[in-house]
Amino acid sequence: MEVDDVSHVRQFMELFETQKAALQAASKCKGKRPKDRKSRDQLVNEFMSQYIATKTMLARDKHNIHQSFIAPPYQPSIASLADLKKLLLKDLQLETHHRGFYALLRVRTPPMTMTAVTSIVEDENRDGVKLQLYQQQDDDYRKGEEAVQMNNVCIVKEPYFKVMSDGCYGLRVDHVSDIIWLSPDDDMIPLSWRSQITELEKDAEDLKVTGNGALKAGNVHQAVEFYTLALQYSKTFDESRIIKLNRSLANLKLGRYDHALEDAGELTASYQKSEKGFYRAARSLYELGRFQECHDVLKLLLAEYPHCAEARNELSRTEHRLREQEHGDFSFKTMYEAAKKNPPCLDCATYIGPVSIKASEGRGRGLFTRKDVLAGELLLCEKAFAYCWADSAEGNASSKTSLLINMHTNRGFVGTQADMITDIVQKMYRNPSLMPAFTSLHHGDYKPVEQSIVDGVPVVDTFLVDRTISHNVFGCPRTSLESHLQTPEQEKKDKGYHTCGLFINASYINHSCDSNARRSFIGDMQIVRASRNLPAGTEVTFWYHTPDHTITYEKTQKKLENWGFKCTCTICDQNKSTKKNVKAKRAALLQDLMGAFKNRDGADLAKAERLLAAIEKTYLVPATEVPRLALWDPYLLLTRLYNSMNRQEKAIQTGCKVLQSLGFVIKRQDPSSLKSPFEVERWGLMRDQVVETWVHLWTAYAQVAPNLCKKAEEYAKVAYKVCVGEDETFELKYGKLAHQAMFEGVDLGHAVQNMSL
Ligand SMILES: C[S@@+](CC[C@H](N)C(=O)[O-])C[C@H]1O[C@@H](n2cnc3c(N)ncnc32)[C@H](O)[C@@H]1O
Repeated sequence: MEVDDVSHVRQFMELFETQKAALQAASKCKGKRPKDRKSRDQLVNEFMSQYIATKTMLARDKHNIHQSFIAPPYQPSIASLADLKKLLLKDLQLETHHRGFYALLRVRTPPMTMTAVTSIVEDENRDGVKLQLYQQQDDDYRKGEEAVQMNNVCIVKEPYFKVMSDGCYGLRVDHVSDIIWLSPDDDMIPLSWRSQITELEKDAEDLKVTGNGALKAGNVHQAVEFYTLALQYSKTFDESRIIKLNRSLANLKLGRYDHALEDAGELTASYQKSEKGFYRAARSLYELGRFQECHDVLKLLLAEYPHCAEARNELSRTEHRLREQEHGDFSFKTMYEAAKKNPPCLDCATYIGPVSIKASEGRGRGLFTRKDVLAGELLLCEKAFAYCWADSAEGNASSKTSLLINMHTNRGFVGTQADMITDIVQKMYRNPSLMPAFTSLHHGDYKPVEQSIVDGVPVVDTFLVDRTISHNVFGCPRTSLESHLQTPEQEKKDKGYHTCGLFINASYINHSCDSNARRSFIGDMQIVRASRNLPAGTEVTFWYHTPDHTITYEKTQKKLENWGFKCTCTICDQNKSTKKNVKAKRAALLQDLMGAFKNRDGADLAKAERLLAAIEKTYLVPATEVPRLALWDPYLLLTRLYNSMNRQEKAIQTGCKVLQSLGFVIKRQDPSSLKSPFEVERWGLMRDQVVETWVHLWTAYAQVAPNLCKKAEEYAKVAYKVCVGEDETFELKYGKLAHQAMFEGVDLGHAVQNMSL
């Protein structure tokens, strides 16, 4: 939704065809055992020269947009290691997933990281092969390449042997759960590969101290390995307790909150008096978004240790989260402040308003109102499950923007989706408790495996993650206020957002061009508000792509093809059924209309109105049933002009026409008079310009019917809240301009178009 989809861009299609041809050529070798395999030493030598060249190239070429190819999907291994048989490299067959087997491999080179972490590995026969690992984490505490160190030993479950893009033969591992790194004392490691573990190393205290050193030095993952080893050799309850406490801290730092909680959580039962245990359990619960449990643990902690200042701070933070989660009580001002930093990730909870997930006929599941809701009401204010920031600052080396190409679905996106796949894979791998919420999301026709844990390890399917993202990802502006204030030129330039977010609850909202809700963003928070009054039981919809009257029915559907459905809303239905000659007539009238506005001696307003009346006649169905998308924009132009000419009555007339074209029904006490008190009986399509329209009405009424100002202002605020997410900043943005227009003669239309943050 509003991402930069380049699937139909020529360069992308060419790239795609080249890759497809390479895949087809490779598939011809399926099942063959290559006879021209290079020796291990030859592979190592070639790799090392490439390694040096690539390092130099990467240092020079930081700013290029990288390409990421999603290979044809295959399932992760769900076999227990005990049920797999060992396989030697010489037995590998090309383009084959060796189901029922595993390979035991030792690393022979340093790792090279591009989109995958690559190195040369050997088996016990001293045969070598290239190993490519995808979706490896790349964060502050452990680079993906850290595991791939010289002499480390791993098991690749059900290995996939293939011809790589450089023509070499190699093993490709897309699923993080398909690779198991063995600890140095693992019995599976052949004796000839095993470094001797000394008696000293078998001492729990020594291992713990070494773990502490690693933790202090920032080698957090290594610290976890030492603590885990220490626990194996620990003989006393108290010793294990300390080691677990330390491992809990290390896991917290690694973002492995489930594990951190498991170690620290035990402390709430068996080590009732452990301050650190309580604290680390609370921290883990906070990061997992389990704020009520976090609150309860902090209360227990403070009952035992009333002077713990850190716990008091945490408690106050958690109480804020609970107010957000339970009552939708958000401080938007604080959120804007936090959204100024990079990346704009906010410390906020998710609020689920009066909505719930239910079956939606013909559309899978959808989000429905649980009670009557008014336009502007908050339905969701949701923290992203995953959020990948694309720093658009010129030449920024940390920008994660790449071209993601899915060879199976024929789709290409520019943005941060490739990183989002890794982020989500890693998040679930580290925190299996978070898996069900994500794996329940819509993923088209992809058939995932049913097991989620094998040998105690979570099974994470990279291809399921990719398909789920492609159906549910949102392109995100830093804030919707920022994009609301864009000039029309900037708006035209922006094809789609490169920053993207995944929001579990908002993902259940189905599309309609004639939608009744709108989403907005403040950093990694998505705000969904009703844009119409919705009776209980109404399905909430928003548009995946903004409806556009200038494109054909076929093009509209093409824009939605990624989601695998055809939109059958009233706007699309009418677009489809309107006869070609009617469309041609409408287009010709619109062309004349543009001419009337661009008249050299100033706009010919009378002609413009005549033409607009003629265009209205080309619609056979009332705007209340099907919004008239070609009309609101020119009527808004007229409203701006009339207001700037101090022809307020005309501005009110045309302003109301803007709203009527969008499907609004405005009920007046005296239907024959535009100066009669009114109210919105039915809200129409909520385009951003609805806010400006109401502000025009507000300022125009100030001159001709001041008693109606308040109402127009109130509606402007509701529209603003729906479009931007909140109305705390309304006064600063529009309120000020409206006053300047009313009392200082400022041209409102001009001022609105030149507003900035
Ligand atoms: C973001 S998900 C929305 C939730 C989804 N319906 C579910 O069951 O989880 C997008 C998918 O919903 C379905 N969908 C959304 N809007 C639709 C519509 N107007 N008509 C039919 N299917 C729709 C499509 O299958 C689409 O790929």
